Amino acid sequence: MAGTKDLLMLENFIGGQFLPCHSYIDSYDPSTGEVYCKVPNSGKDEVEVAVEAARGAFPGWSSQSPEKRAQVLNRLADLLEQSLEELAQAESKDQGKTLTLARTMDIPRSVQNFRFFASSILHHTTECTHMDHLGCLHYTLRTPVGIAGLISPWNLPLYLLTWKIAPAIAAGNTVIAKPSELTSVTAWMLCKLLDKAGVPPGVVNIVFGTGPRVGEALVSHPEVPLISFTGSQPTAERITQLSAPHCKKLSLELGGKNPAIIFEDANLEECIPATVRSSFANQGEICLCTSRIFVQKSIYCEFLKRFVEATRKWKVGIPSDPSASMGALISKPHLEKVRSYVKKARAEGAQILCGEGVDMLSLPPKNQAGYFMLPTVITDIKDESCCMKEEIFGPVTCVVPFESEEEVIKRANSVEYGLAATVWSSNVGRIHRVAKKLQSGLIWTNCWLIRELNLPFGGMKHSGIGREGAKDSYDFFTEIKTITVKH
Ligand SMILES: NC(=O)C1=CN([C@@H]2O[C@H](COP(=O)(O)OP(=O)(O)OC[C@H]3O[C@@H](n4cnc5c(N)ncnc54)[C@H](O)[C@@H]3O)[C@@H](O)[C@H]2O)C=CC1
Ligand SMILES: N/C(=C\C=C\C(=O)O)C(=O)O
Repeated sequence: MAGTKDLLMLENFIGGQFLPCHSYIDSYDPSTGEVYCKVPNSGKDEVEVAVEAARGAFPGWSSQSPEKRAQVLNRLADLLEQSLEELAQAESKDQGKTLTLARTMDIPRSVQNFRFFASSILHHTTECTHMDHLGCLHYTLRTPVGIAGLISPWNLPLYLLTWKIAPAIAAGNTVIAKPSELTSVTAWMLCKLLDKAGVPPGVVNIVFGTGPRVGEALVSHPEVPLISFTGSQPTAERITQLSAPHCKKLSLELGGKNPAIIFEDANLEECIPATVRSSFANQGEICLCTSRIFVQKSIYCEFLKRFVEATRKWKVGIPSDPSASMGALISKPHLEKVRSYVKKARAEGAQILCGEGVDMLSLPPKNQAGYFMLPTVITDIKDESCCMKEEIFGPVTCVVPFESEEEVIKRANSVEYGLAATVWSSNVGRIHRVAKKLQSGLIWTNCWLIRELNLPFGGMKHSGIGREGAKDSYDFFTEIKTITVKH
């Protein structure tokens, strides 16, 4: 292929084999804006081959014991852990995030995902009741669904792909996964470890390509009864439309417009660094990131001053820079989308206290075409502004004052999303009271992103349908039956 001599060429992984594709998509290094990889531009034909492989592998894999499947998942976790550095380097180059974050969050969590579900699959229980007067015993039984369709996004590529693959295969399903075309490399690297881990051919199949082309072929395939999706609401709507005629099980993990609520009795020494991190981690490209900060009026000025100071220390740098807190955004279109929100805020008369259009960003010459943006803090903005209502999914956060608990709960709940929130106060009664009233699926109090994988993860309202976690993912990736035995 012309001009591809130095490029990383990915291939689909189907039936335990790497298969070339008829055409390819350019994939960019976000820190330089240069094409460095070619991703298969798969379509219906590739999905058909993957379905055949997944169908063929299902009887053998689903009949393995949970213990046997757990052994395979643990071996895969070990192999991933042994390749941590290589995977971290690849993830950072592919997604634009700092190498430090890939090393300390993305890849370790990918390892944990396999170990966690290898353990949890051994501990599920079912239900049983007795009708002695009728001589009947009733019990429930869970069995794997079949071929699971998994579609994952570009912000936490391996972390979220494995968060779906692990529970799906632990429960005995076979899978066809489609990572984002923007970040396909670590999924491709995962495929290289499957055989050595003892994953039989056809159990895990990965088809690369765009959403509309290969994603829709997967979503609308009649032999794929289940779709687990993480990404944007518009795409979730499309997936819902396409899957409806087939009555498929859907898990939709979507976006957020997550509030941080900071009361006057908050510990600002802890709250400020944590809220800088929750606003700008991974370039603000995490569905759980804070993008609305409500500060009680009595401490608003002090908070704002210290928060802007701390934000200016959140260093934007090339991803390999160990001192960088933030790398490049995922793509040029996404960078322009995020920048457009700051422009709209400025046009509405809001104040941009730091970042985009205020401070200077200096980068080495070879990175000046990269998709970099400074962490940006907006104030004097109305709740009705698009910056306070819509998911920006970038390093932009808005800070506004509030007076009362009742007021801030109403304002925090006044958006379409309901995914995550943080509440900062030293009054434990208030913490519980506010958490109960917030329309969010996840509420962290006096902390952020401490993850308990055993408990439900997900949001309400336009943040999605369904939950993920030990029991929630098991329930999603299995069908339940109630069996009655008359004796
Ligand atoms: N909540 C979250 O975790 C994420 C939210 N987003 C939001 O979505 C916006 C757009 O980002 P995208 O990467 O375009 O998200 P997206 O939702 O379009 O992509 C997510 C995944 O869905 C696939 N996909 C896209 N269209 C599809 C279709 N018609 N059928 C089947 N699969 C399809 C993509 O190829 C990718 O694998 C972002 O600016 C951000 O606001 C993006 C990524 C993650
Ligand atoms: N779904 C997302 C993050 C999940 C984090 C976790 O499970 O710990 C996202 O950013 O889209």
